[in-house]
Amino acid sequence: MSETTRKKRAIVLFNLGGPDSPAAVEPFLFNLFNDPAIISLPNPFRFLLAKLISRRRAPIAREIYDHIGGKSPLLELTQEQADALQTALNGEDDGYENRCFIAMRYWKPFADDTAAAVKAWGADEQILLPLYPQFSTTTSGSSVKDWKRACAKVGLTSPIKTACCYPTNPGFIEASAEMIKAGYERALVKATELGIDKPRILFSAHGVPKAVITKRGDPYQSQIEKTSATVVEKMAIEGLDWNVCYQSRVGPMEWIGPSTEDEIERAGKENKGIVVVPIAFVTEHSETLVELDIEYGELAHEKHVPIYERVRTVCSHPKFIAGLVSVVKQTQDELDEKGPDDYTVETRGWWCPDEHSCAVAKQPSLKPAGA
Ligand SMILES: C=CC1=C(C)c2cc3[nH]c(cc4nc(cc5[nH]c(cc1n2)c(C)c5CCC(=O)O)C(CCC(=O)O)=C4C)c(C)c3C=C
Ligand SMILES: [Fe+2]
Ligand SMILES: [Fe+2]
Repeated sequence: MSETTRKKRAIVLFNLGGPDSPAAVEPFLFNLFNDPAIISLPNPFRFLLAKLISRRRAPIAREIYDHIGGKSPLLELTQEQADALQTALNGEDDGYENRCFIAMRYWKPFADDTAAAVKAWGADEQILLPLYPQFSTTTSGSSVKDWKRACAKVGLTSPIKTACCYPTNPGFIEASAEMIKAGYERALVKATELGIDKPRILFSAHGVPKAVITKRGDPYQSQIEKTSATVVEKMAIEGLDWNVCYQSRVGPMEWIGPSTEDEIERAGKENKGIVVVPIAFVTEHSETLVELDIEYGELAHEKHVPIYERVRTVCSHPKFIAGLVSVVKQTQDELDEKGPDDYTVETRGWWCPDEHSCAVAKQPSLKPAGA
């Protein structure tokens, strides 16, 4: 098909964003804590609390980012994913000219600027693709809501269809299983040398406050469990020892568990090697490169964990990119069959908005936390 007859399809990739300099740390944190999806207080209370928490946390966060050159690598790595996805989609010859755009939630490029760029390009359709395989109101839900606000602000009116979540997408699962298997085998060699038990796989996901699951009804935790169980099934290793745990707790509220710290301590007591897998992230950033590699690595050493192996995130693994292509196609089919998104957070609530994956989301918890 010629360039002129192909429809222009914008694929908008969402991620959280990260500071691009030490000076950006405090305003980035303010944007995060001022989001009603993170702190659900009315204003002016949320604004004031966000000012207070971001000022207090900024020195700690700056120290975290100091370990990785004072900034987050999230945007560069997301750009690589966007480029790989755009190339793969434009190789499909399905009547679309695709362009991938990035909108970060709490730092640049913000939704307002990206929505203006999508409008200037003249997109006929928009597919929203959160770079979070599992749906949480605190991540994908917040980004989608903010995107629709930005579209209204800049007058971007082309039809939108949202890919809410893809916790068991075959490409994502295959890329993860391949990388985890390689990490597990490295740890197994060390375990054999040390004459100890086989290692345990710890699927470590970013935590959320318990109320986000129990009161708001986020499918996030059950989708994390579903992803982990599907990866384990794909790895097909008999008698594999694995568990799901949650990292990155901040603030005084009760968060979902077990915590990754507690699981590291338990492994130390049992003289078990561990293979740590960041299963809710598809890109490297401070929570993998600093929290997992440095902070939890040191904790593992302190707690006498005999082996600590960290598996990298899928980033631009060709199988993951192929998985994202299939998510775009599935979302396009839904757009063609059912029409564009016809809901807002106000009309549909916070719940994961599409029926397809909610069938997964509504399954009961497969492995109770801490079991
Ligand atoms: C699945 C992904 C994520 C969920 C769920 C999530 C929830 C969540 N996060 C905070 C607080 C912070 N998150 C921070 C950084 C950060 N978080 C994620 C992902 C999820 N967050 C990413 C990708 C990043 C960016 C890391 C980077 O390198 O830029 C931070 C800042 C860092 C720090 O100070 O520790 C905070 C704070 C809450 C409160 C929350 C759920 C309510
Ligand atoms: Fe976070
Ligand atoms: Fe869903």
